[in-house]
Amino acid sequence: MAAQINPSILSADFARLADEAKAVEGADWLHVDVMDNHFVPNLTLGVPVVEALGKATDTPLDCHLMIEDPDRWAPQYVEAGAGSVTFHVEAAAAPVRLAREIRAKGARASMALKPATPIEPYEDLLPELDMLLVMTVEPGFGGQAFLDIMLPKIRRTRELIAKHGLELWLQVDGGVSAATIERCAEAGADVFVAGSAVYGAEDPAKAVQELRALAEKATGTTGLCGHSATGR
Ligand SMILES: O=C(CO)[C@@H](O)[C@H](O)COP(=O)(O)O
Ligand SMILES: [Co+2]
Repeated sequence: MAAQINPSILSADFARLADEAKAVEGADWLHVDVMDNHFVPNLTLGVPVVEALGKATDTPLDCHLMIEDPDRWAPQYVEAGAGSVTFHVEAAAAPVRLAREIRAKGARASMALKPATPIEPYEDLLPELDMLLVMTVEPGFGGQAFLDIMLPKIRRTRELIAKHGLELWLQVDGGVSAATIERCAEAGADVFVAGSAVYGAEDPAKAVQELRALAEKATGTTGLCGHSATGR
């Protein structure tokens, strides 16, 4: 499928969130980093802001929950209008039950792995998911350097997705820029979160197009992974 570029609102001006969301309306999804100051040492926004953002833009919301107890809170983000909800496996008490609940409520279910969390123990969970997020920085802050030691994990995850014949998107998040996106795409990622590389650019909408072009050039084609570019 075509590479998807999801600008992270974390790097936007929080005093002008609606305008910042509109500034990237050519993007595939708007990535919304929810942090609770417990799972990660940073605090951002919650359900009411997600609800307001959903009304401010036509771009679907990709909510990345860096919070404790996602089993309790994730369904509320679906109700608030998120089209995709990502929980961290390190924080979830019952990931399969949670993924099923997110799907049943009508959103795409996604699971994230911190850099030190391997994919192999979760191979059997993959059919329960619409997307797997491999973090390429330690979660908590935008603007960090890309961890290229995550590339083998991206490759391995893509292999497991292929082995099971799944239509699962593979997202990377953290330090994704014009300097790193091609390596991520070559390793098998097809959904790219970019915060500082988009909102730090003079023209954020143009930055989205440029990142997408680089990712697609790296894989040589659209439709490489043979799965749908639309929602579930
Ligand atoms: O989830 C996170 C950080 O924890 C990310 O979504 C960042 O917001 C990405 O920002 P950049 O690394 O692209 O600046
Ligand atoms: Co994120």
